[in-house]
Amino acid sequence: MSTATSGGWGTLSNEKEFSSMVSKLNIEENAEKETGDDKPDIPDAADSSLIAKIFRKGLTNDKCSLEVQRKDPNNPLYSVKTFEALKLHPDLLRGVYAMGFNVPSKIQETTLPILLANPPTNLIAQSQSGTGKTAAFVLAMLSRVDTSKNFVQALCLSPTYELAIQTGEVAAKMSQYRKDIQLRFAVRGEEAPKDTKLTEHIVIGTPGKVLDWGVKFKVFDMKKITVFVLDEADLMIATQGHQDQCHRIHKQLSNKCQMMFFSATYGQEVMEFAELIVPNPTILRLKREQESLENIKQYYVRCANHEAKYAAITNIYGGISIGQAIIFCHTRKTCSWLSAKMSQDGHSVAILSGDLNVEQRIAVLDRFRAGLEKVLITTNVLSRGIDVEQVTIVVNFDMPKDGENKADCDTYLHRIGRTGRFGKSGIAVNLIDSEESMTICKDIERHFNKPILKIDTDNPEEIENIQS
Ligand SMILES: Nc1ncnc2c1ncn2[C@@H]1O[C@H](COP(=O)(O)OP(=O)(O)OP(=O)(O)O)[C@@H](O)[C@H]1O
Repeated sequence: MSTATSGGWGTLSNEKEFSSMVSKLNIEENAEKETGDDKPDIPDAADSSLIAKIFRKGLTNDKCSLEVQRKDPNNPLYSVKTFEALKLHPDLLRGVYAMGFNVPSKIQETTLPILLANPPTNLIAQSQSGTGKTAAFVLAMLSRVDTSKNFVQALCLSPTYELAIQTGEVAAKMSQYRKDIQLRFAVRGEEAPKDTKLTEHIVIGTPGKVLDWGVKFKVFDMKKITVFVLDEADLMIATQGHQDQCHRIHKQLSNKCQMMFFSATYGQEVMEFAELIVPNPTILRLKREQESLENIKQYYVRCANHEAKYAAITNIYGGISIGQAIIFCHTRKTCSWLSAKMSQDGHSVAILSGDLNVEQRIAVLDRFRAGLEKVLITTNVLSRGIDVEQVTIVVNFDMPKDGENKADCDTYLHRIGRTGRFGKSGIAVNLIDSEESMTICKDIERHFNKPILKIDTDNPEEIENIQS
């Protein structure tokens, strides 16, 4: 595929170049997002999604079960176990294999036959990040366009510039043997052509720009779109104004257009949005098996203050052998303080917090995954879905709490779930320096119905016992 942009960056397919492009963009954004070092670090959902996508090297390794919520009785569902069974264009199939995809992922097994079937079926699909949704709808868009016609036939809406580019990257790789398919990005920095219609087959863009191009300047004919994709719907509705823009775009589409709607989560608001966008849909949900704390031993240590918490960490390090560790703090200020202390003591430490832009965060994570640093000190900005196999211990320097200072069990599970992955056993240590933290710890214990045992880290024998 060739990509057309006025700035030329749309043709990039190399991840490094892409990352540096992303970083330039994020510098001003992060300046606006500055929250102050002693406030809780609040992750930005779109940034987190982007980082998880770039950092991830393959499909998410979670067990899931597929639920079909509604299906058109005239259009029986079937699933495929191979890409060959989809009767793809041979050069698209080559592209799929060149990306290292040998067999369809769980969500692709069922979504792809639906997306490629004739007559076209509308689809709402929900599954967690990393399960193969993007690859599925990109393959559907690429398969559906007719390159003998030089006008826009497939339109994909993404919530942010960076996510649009990321989807374009997937399309570029997948269609590397179909140079006849052309893509155009409708994102900030791109200018609509003057007095001519777009000749590219696929447009991927953000709602504001697509609205300008398709509705205001009419550089492509919305009525000729045959495939409409709304991606990352949950992030879309979280962005002020996007939902309304999506509706306005959607209103212009022909009623013959195939609608595809994707989301990583399945809240009521997302589903209400979906039902308005997608008439008569088949709904697929890939239900994730509850993350479990089964192979993780959990402990807590009573500490008088920050210094004592630091001493507890030092004692644990002195007593057991640790592969890699992740330490979670509430604020950037604590992260910096702790990192300075640990570095002084000779530990190789990395920090990941909200003051870093997307590229810097990816660089930190890459180094950590490569084992260049043994300790990662972070706040809640560590994206969900980021797994580093060698992590054997997770420390909650500060307990996860919500805005009302109550236990945030969800965040606890995600933090602790960073260890004990891939069937290995893991250790979680909670450092408790106040009655409030103790209450949070007890509430978490009750919530998961799994013991969090007390240890005294001044006692070497107790430390030896925590070795799994
Ligand atoms: N069939 C497959 N076989 C192997 N790898 C795959 C397959 N499909 C997708 N992948 C890879 O798995 C990762 C996740 O896929 P993809 O980005 O499509 O998931 P997603 O569900 O769209 O995630 P997100 O919600 O973050 O966008 C990517 O690295 C992708 O290249």
